[in-house]
Amino acid sequence: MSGSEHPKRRLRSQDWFDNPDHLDMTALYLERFMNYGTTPEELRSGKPIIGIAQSGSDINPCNRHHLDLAKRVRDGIRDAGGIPIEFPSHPLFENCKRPTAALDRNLAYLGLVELLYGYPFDGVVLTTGCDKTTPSALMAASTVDIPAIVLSGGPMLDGWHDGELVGSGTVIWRSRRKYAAGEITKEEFLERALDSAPSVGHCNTMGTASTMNAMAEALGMSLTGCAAIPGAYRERGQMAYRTGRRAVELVLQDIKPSDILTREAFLNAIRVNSAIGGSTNAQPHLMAMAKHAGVELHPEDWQVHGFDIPLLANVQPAGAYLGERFHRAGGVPAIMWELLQAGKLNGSCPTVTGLSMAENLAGKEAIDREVIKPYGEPMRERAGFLVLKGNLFDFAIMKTSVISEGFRLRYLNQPGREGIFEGRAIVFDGSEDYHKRINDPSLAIDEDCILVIRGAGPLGWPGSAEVVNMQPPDHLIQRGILSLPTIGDGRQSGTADSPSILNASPESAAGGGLAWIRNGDTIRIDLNQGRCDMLVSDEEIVRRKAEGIPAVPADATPWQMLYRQTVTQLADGATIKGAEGFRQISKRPPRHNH
Ligand SMILES: CC(C)(O)[C@@H](O)C(=O)O
Repeated sequence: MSGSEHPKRRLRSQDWFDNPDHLDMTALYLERFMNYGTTPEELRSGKPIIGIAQSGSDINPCNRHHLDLAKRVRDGIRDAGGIPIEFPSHPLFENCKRPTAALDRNLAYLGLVELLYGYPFDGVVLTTGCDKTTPSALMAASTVDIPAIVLSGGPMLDGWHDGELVGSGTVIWRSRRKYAAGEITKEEFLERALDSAPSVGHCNTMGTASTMNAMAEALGMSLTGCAAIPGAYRERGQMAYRTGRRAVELVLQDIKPSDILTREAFLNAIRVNSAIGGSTNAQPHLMAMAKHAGVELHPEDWQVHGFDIPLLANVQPAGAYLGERFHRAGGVPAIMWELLQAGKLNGSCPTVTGLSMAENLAGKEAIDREVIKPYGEPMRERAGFLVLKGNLFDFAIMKTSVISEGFRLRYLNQPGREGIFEGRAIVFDGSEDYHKRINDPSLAIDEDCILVIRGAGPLGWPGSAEVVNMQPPDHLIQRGILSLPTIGDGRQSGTADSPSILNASPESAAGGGLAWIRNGDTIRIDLNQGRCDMLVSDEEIVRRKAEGIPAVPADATPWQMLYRQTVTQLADGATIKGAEGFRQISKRPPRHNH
């Protein structure tokens, strides 16, 4: 339906710009927009006012090209009869923000809620890219619940080094192993990493950025095919234009996030995450988005709905290729098409296109079977996340699509003990401790050890850091042992190919079981039973509790203090306690400001 066919209704923005009961306020609201040439006629025309939540800036390089794309968004908004108003959102630069960008996701969420609620927006284009720009934007869109649509920035072009594909992040984790093995020099290490970033865009691997943009598309919150278009392709600008147009139509048709973000949409997203070999960071972010959307998502949903789904995308870190090939092969719609044919996707979910997901996917079969596999001939069967619990934590996940054959054989396929592994715990308090001691000979780390890191969760870090994919000591790498089992209350990069046990909740700093483990304890991992336990008696655990929770750094900024006072655990999405109680707040107009 085109915008002009739809009946007119009074818009939210008219409460600011065309309010006969508050002429003085309308005058105050209108006059300063004139400063950049906007006319009162436009603002009082009753045309939808569409915000463009601009996530690009010099300190958000993955999203920086949105500064240009916004021009095409504006064109689309204007052509569809709307008025664009662009504003900055809080930057989230994953690779650079210390102590971690995770700390800022809730800050960006809070900021965007205030902007969308407190200013005269009828709808919003959410520009996304780097990892947390997507969940923070969708969390805010749900809280406010005005018509919203995601415009992904897209991945960088494929990276090449010496004729070899080098993908964001993944090349760094692989190069540091090569460096530890003495196979490459320091300079080569840097060159390989720098060559992985050849253009505008976010990570070109199926890291957290590509994953979260795929999640937005799987949820029905972006136009079909939006997520995977590389940032530098002309199609990206065309997608920006179409997204701007569609934002206006969404307002005229009054289609809001609450119409789209249902439990079924979230279960679709979980399934898509397994099929793309997506990031483990999708777990807390989808949980957070669901909470703000008022949808009940359970930590077990990852295993119940996601584990049995096969890996279909041959994209790093679980596969071989990068973003350009994935897009050309058909991208997210081709993955969803496979799931739909296999009866593993709910096709009736509504989407921002105004059509159902199944209607969006018609004719979207993959065109490159080297990169997107048929459901019946996957890269790997049963490739979702395992959900584990035990006396070390109540919840943690393990990404099975990245378990290498060597790791599987050594740790998980011992005859008669398939899926069961016992090892000696080597415990690190934060990553400084890990870096200081991992090569310490007195720890005598061998292939029967399990590396444990704590103090890396939302409270401990603070913010929760991507540090659980710990590399074995150099002497093991030199012997060809490239990964040990690892466990932690932090996260790991979506670009990592480590079979870690992650996002353990409750974390050590909250008094979770990881606080009570000691160096040398035996840990038993039983994937068949979904358990992970330290083989330590209850009495001994009680005795250790008297020693107190391992120390974590003090608050360094005011936000760190507020964050720690309010944050939930990773199992619950690391959201702000109580914030999920604020929903659809645009139904209650804010008070005037004078
Ligand atoms: C590569 C990064 C920074 O670790 C992140 O973007 C991810 O994929 O998780």
